[in-house]
Amino acid sequence: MTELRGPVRIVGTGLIGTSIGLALGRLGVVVELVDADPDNALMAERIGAGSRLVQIEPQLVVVAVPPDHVGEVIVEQLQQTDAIVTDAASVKSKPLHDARALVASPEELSRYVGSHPMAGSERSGPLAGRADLFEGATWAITPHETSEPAAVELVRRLAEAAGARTVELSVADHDLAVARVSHLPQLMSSLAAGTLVDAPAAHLELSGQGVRDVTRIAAGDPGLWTQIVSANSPALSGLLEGIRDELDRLLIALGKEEATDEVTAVLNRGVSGAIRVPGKHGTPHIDLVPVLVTIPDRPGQLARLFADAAESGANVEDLRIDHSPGRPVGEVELSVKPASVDQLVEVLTERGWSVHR
Ligand SMILES: NC(=O)C1=CN([C@@H]2O[C@H](COP(=O)(O)OP(=O)(O)OC[C@H]3O[C@@H](n4cnc5c(N)ncnc54)[C@H](O)[C@@H]3O)[C@@H](O)[C@H]2O)C=CC1
Ligand SMILES: O=C(O)C(=O)Cc1ccc(O)cc1
Repeated sequence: MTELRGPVRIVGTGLIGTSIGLALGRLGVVVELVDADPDNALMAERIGAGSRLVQIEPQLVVVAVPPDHVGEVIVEQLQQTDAIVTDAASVKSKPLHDARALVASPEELSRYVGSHPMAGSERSGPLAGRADLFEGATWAITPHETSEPAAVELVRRLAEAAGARTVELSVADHDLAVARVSHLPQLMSSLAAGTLVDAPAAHLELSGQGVRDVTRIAAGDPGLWTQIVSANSPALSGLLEGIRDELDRLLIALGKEEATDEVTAVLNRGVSGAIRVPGKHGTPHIDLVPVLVTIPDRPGQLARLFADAAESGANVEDLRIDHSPGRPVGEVELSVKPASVDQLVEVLTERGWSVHR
């Protein structure tokens, strides 16, 4: 059995590297921090993700640098250490391709296995790091032809130590899958957010949760995303062509006097796709019911609301907080399973909360 003993060397102490360091630190695993930018390594050390100087040879190296540099860092680490090496890049073909070009024989990559934690954020750098970033997330492991089983096993241990659930798939399959579930959504979010650049302030003032949901990931680092999108361009081009065809059909329909059927068809397809997205823990999507509660914008109100919600026996599956512009109140949306709604609304109303369904 391959145990994760450490030390674990993390090369690239930005959002992902720092988050892995923080997660491993909680378990007492020794973490070494390396970054081309000394300020980032120092910052990651200061927030407790590991140490810049570890005298013991690493058992595992995690390469968490931007995709264009991953291949060269993997080979460097394989050559400098006897450790198992993995990476966290959002694409898997390019790092493997780049690494292969730098070694004399494929066997030199046997201690390497690619991986990809399917969690992150639109923020980057060590200060965005969080110990719980990967809790409940999926972590893809992508062995290649010469990856040794012990390497696959150790990377599985790493993902599990960070609280993630692992899925093993081929490099090519991984890139097709993330084109659909990550890279296309990123581009759609950027396109939607881009239309707001010239929007009048008076229009933006009407923004609600919908536009915030759709544009959140558009704030991601354009430098990183340019590398991701270019590295996965074949898979993405096919999906984008499909969207272009749908847009053309929609535009033609909107040009007609009565376009309702075509519009409804697009919206219905969206509903069917959205319900196929699994919940965070890999569980099937369940329909949750939002219950809206208006709360005074004062300390302690949220704690009181949660205590009352717990008393009703409802499990809050999701939570969203919105502030009403110009009013000293907040809107809290508690999402619960359909079976819990009536009881939750009754108990909260009884206790004086202003509740809307
Ligand atoms: N941002 C996200 O939400 C996710 C990103 N990833 C992947 O994780 C990797 C890291 O991404 P982030 O942490 O978001 O980026 P980041 O920009 O927060 O951090 C990258 C770090 O790598 C360092 N670096 C760059 N080149 C280096 C080199 N040659 N040697 C050593 N250090 C170097 C930078 O100084 C920086 O500290 C990328 O490959 C990305 O595709 C994976 C899952 C989620
Ligand atoms: O912010 C989010 O919700 C993300 O989905 C972040 C993310 C970005 C890049 C990845 O390769 C994986 C996850």
